[in-house]
Amino acid sequence: MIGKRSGAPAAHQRQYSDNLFETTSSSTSNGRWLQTAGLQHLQSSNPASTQDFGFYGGGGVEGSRMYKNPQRTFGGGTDLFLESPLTSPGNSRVRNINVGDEASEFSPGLLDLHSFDTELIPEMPIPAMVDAPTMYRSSRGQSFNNSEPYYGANKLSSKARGLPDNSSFKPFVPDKEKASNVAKIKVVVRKRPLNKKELVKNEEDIITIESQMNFLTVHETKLKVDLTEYVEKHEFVFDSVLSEDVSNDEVYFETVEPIVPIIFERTKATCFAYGQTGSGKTFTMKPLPLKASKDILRLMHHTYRNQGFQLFFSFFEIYGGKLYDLLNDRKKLCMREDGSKQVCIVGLQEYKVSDVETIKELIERGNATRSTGITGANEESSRSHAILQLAVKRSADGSETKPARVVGKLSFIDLAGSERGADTTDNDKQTRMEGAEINKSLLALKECIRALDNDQGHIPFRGSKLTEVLRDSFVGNSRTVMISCISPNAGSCEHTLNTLRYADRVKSLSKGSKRETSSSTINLRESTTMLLSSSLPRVSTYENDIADSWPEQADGEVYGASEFYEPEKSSLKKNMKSEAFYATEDKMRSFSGQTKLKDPIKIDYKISHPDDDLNALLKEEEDLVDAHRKQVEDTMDIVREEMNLLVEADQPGNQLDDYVSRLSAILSQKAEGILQLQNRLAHFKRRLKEHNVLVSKT
Ligand SMILES: Nc1ncnc2c1ncn2[C@@H]1O[C@H](COP(=O)(O)OP(=O)(O)OP(=O)(O)O)[C@@H](O)[C@H]1O
Repeated sequence: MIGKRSGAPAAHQRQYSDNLFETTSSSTSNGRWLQTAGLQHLQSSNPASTQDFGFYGGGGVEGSRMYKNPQRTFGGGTDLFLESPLTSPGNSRVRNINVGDEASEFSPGLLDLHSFDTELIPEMPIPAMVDAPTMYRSSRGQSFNNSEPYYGANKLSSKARGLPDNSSFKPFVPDKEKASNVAKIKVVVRKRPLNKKELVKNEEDIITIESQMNFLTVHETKLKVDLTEYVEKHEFVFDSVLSEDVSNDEVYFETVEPIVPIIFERTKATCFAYGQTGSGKTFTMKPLPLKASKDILRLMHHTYRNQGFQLFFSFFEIYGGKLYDLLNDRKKLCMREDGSKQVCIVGLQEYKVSDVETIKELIERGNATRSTGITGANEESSRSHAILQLAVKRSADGSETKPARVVGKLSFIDLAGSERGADTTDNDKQTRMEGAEINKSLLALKECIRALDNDQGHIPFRGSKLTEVLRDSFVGNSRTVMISCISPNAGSCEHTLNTLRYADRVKSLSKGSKRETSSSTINLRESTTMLLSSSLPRVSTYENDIADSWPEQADGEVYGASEFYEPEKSSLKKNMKSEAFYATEDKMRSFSGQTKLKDPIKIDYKISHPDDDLNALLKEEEDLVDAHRKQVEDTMDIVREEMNLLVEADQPGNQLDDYVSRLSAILSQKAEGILQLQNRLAHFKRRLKEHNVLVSKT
């Protein structure tokens, strides 16, 4: 079911890595390149300009420079660091856009197996910056309020300031102190409006949002045993909750804009969208890179002008665990790790860009080449993870004579849909395998984010290609923005809850959120139940607390991985052929042993605390959450390994379904252990509530 989005341009076959020393006329070669890339207008607008559209290694008027880098070698030898020519008089004004007066450049290059491309430039003094407020005052014709905080502005700020929604102008006040205030992980939820199909079907919107409070409620309709309907409310608090009437501009202001300035300060940042198919990930992600590029270029051309910053663009996808260059005819790419564990994507075309139009065209070209398929929920569903990277580079001293190194990088990831494979209308083998791969990488991503935010020594990057590729965006000085996209209709309730739980896990286990917790009760998510008929709140008992609060979370967390499978097919066959299966059987056995709970958790619902000390309670709760997390992480490790084996062992006659149902059975056992922990946790929640009531009374 894989196809290409319509309008994929003809591939250009030029291999820029070939013959790096050739000295052909760049005007000819680049003209040809521009034509094949569908960008001939750039060439024709000013013949002189094409001279400098040199690629790495191509000759130009000034000539591409070939740098010998004595400090850094790869593979034991001395590397030749090839650099595209920097701005030259010849290529100015190719395109007259509002980002600045700099020359327009468009130089495809090669991100080679060279750590300069992945390792951040060492810290260096940056000359005094141009005063941003002064600059913007004149260019926008608007007054600039110096005291107005740029960072942490809430989503209403742009309106409050009287800026139009689509305003691309926002004040930049790069400031190290403020930059460090940008949360390491920010979780934003965006709800899309009901679509036509859902409206025709008269589907109910089950999500209510209190934007000011960043508070969201899912109203889930359930049936009691006596078939009476009731509504269960699931409440969530996130860093930001965006309702269906929020524009893409506001999404940008809330998510990416705050992290743009800090990529000039040796930071790698990642923004990704997560959610069920059709929930609006692509819709949300698509405009962000262009908006970010505008802001980056504005900073380069004004705030940091004449400081030698350059912007590089690359766009690739991960499909079925393999990497493909979206700007080079889906050329298969190879990922390598160098001696210092820097991940390099060999062969990836990286384009030096300096104007918005060029970036726009590159984005369109990449999007047109992306793998898509059809799922039940979306006719043009992304079946790959698309990764668009904007790298800001600069030479150590800001001069043009030295090789540029990465100062910071902004990665945008449009993840494939997180829906279950079982939901796809074409549940054929390919779709299932795509789903397995997608699930595997999404789990791995979550694990990495959590490990990262908890400052765990070991970050499990090797869990998937996605996390391996993103490794350098996660280590060191990094920032991550997760946008969870949710569908509002009742039919998507289960997926919506899963997405919100994924987001909640990413956020709630972070130190940041613990620090931020101002009210211990508000961040404790609760499910409350309401009878539809009477609209009266159901009397909440302790038993209800246990039953209502957590089991669904277990589903989301524990069965998340197995959801993709079809557990109903349970007949086990013993004649599994592949070695992978034998190996797995052993592992399963040992794993099953583990889940028999060698140290079963004793549940003592009558635990008494001599003093109702809040700290003691919190500590206990924290320990339980840790234990819970450990259990889940163990499970995820197993699932990941099993999925690897599953993919490897995918040969005809391997009885995949049987294997899958065995895996599901193991996961169910694991879930039991987790349920016990959850019950204890529910108990502590109740105690905490009582404590809070007591405190509020006194
Ligand atoms: N906030 C929104 N406002 C208006 N329309 C939206 C919004 N979000 C999504 N849509 C529309 O819903 C449809 C599905 O959105 P989109 O393709 O972005 O989903 P997706 O999550 O990327 O799906 P997949 O994972 O299958 O690629 C599109 O037609 C899109 O235009």
